[in-house]
Amino acid sequence: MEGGGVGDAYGEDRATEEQLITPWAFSVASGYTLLRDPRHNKGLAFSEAERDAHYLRGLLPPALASQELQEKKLMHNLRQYERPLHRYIAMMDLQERNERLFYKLLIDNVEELLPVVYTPTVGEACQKYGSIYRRPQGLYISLKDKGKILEVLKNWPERSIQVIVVTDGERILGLGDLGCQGMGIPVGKLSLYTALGGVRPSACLPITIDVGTNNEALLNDDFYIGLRQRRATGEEYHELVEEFMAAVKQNYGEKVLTQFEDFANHNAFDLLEKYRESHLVFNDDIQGTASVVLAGLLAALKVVGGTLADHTYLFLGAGEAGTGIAELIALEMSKHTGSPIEECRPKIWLMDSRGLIVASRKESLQAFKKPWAHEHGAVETLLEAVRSLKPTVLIGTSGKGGTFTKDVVEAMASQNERPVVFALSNPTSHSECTAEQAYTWTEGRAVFASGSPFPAVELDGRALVPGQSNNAYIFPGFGLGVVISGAIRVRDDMLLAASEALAEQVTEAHYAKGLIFPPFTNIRAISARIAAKVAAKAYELGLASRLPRPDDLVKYAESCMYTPTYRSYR
Ligand SMILES: NC(=O)C1=CN([C@@H]2O[C@H](COP(=O)(O)OP(=O)(O)OC[C@H]3O[C@@H](n4cnc5c(N)ncnc54)[C@H](OP(=O)(O)O)[C@@H]3O)[C@@H](O)[C@H]2O)C=CC1
Ligand SMILES: CC(=O)C(=O)O
Ligand SMILES: [Mg+2]
Repeated sequence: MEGGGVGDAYGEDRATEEQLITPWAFSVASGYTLLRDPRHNKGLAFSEAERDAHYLRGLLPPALASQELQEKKLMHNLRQYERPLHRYIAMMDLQERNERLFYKLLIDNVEELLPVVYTPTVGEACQKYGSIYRRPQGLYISLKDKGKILEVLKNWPERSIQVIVVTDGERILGLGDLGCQGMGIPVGKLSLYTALGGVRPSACLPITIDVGTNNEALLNDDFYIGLRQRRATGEEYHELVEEFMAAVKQNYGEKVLTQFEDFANHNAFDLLEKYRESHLVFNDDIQGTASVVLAGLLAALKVVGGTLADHTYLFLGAGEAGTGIAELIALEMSKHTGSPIEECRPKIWLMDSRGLIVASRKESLQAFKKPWAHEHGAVETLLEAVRSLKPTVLIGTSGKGGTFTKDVVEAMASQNERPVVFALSNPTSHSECTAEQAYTWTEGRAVFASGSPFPAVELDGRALVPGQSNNAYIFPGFGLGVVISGAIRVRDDMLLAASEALAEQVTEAHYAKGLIFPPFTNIRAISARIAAKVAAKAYELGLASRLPRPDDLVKYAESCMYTPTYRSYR
């Protein structure tokens, strides 16, 4: 190959493919580098003085544009895309280009953009992650890194990490095993930690542990970004996770919160059990979901009447979400009635892919299902179960769309004046039923919430507004509470505190509209209140290490929250 570019001092252009070169980078963000540093870039909002001081003259067109104007332009541009995936890509590009503007958009337009950066669109993005991949986001730890995970963590540019969201990609939403492409989930969840919970972006670390995938389509996809092998299991899997957990503690200390996300249930429960006493860990699918659904139920009681213990619950889906929610309901019931938890569980029934979980199946059940194996004859279908058990609350956590059929919902409506129906599976295509179905099949009497958002439904001249029962209401505030108190362990009482804090935010005006969750528009104030209650519980339990305890925890939480307005540079 002949020559390189003019002034090719380091030989990057001149080098042949076989020659090694050094990837030089500048260490001070100034001029051209500043414009390409997403954390500091302000685009056309750099002032004249900043353009002088930071060698930006000529690198930008002359016009100045405020952050508000930039926001207006970007929202206008985003709305031009008809396909949600294109909006997602545009948002990811913005995050890579100008972080503060990305968060300003997300915070100011949360109801509009949540479905773009989160469920449902993030699901499609993960399925197509290889094809839409541009620049790496987050940290990838694969089987190839065994023995070197601490070094890999040290490659991450930030030191003071407060929250890690980690997945192994085996159960991405209701979409199954997406292997390494599950990275979209930790990235999305952490963007909500910042936008909804105010945790600094630089303190957030998304991680994907790649142990392979059993998804044949991905293994045969030229664009797949992960290890091209079937999943490691057993000792090989657990050794890698163990090394990861040890490295996290060694590198970041005791107070980094590790959130397990979208692991398959055959690992999720064991990992939570194994690390809950030695690390600051939280499983969002088991615990975060439980906390948000309990909040929704506490609020729903105001509409349907009675106490938690007066109701009968039936779950379709007995995995992480289903059994996690069931256990927290039973715990709250037990606290309120003073009865042992074992006596509260019989009010709650769960079904899995083989039918109702009953005592005669106990021997063959996975450990997390056993507490729910009550005495009852075998029941195969959901309709039969609804007719036989007469639940007042029906909760879908099956990951299977359309399973709340017309017959099932009508049976709920015939047995209850105000049937509570939660279709929690994500993304939208996997929801057990739609909001429209729930309302039409119950003549508008259902108290309905779903995991992914549905628009309001017009029925007989009434606007019925469905709630979004998604752990996104809980984990950002919960994590903030953990961070501001310096809690070193997560306890169930902290989850109950989060549920109560969220349920308290539902006002009479919300109830009047049929809402059992407050709108997301006000989520930062809600998160601050959740954080305050969670922190208060951590102090009460002696688990908080940030001392002395601030008197006003709500004010303190608010004061700790990241705001995305541009800063001025000297
Ligand atoms: N709204 C929210 O905030 C959240 C929603 N979710 C959603 O919940 C869903 C489930 O997640 P998770 O609990 O972690 O998954 P799991 O894989 O742990 O559990 C799924 C459960 O559903 C059962 N199931 C599957 N198909 C059927 C069927 N046709 N009829 C009855 N039961 C069935 C499975 O049965 P078996 O055990 O026999 O295999 C299993 O018990 C996902 O779609 C996820 O997106 C999860 C977390 C939070
Ligand atoms: C919301 C969520 O955590 C899930 O669907 O897995
Ligand atoms: Mg999840």
